[in-house]
Amino acid sequence: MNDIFERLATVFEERKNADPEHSYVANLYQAGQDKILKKLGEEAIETILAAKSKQQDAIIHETADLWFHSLVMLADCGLRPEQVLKELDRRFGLSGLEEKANRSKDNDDG
Ligand SMILES: N=c1c2ncn([C@@H]3O[C@H](COP(=O)(O)OP(=O)(O)OP(=O)(O)O)[C@@H](O)[C@H]3O)c2ncn1[C@@H]1O[C@H](COP(=O)(O)O)[C@@H](O)[C@H]1O
Repeated sequence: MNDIFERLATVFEERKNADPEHSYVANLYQAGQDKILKKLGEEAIETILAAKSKQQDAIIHETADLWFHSLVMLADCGLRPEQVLKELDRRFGLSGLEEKANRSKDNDDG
């Protein structure tokens, strides 16, 4: 199950040469980055509304839509999901509060 991002990313690469009439992803590519980003924003809002509704099924559904459109955005930008997963892996164990404190210190130094 965990390789679903990779499998989707591979399909999304193939869709760069697909017919937009037969593929939603190819259709998004053809519509352009602004359309992809608009969908991403809409899905983010729908995910927030689902979370506020506290309906578990809706939260799962909307988060899947959000992740799906995030992956399309990455593919459109020429990035692979493993690059984002690698960054999360790098951050693993580093407290967000600690990272923020270091950031403020770096800014003060600079
Ligand atoms: N996981 C998904 C997936 N999740 C959501 N969606 C589509 O994303 C769209 C979500 O948009 P909305 O809910 O806003 O629905 P809408 O009102 O129809 O959208 P708009 O008219 O506003 O564009 C719907 O059309 C969904 O069908 C997805 N479409 C495709 N995939 C995966 O991507 C693969 C490639 O898809 P195609 O390129 O279409 O073959 C598929 O095999 C799937 O694995």
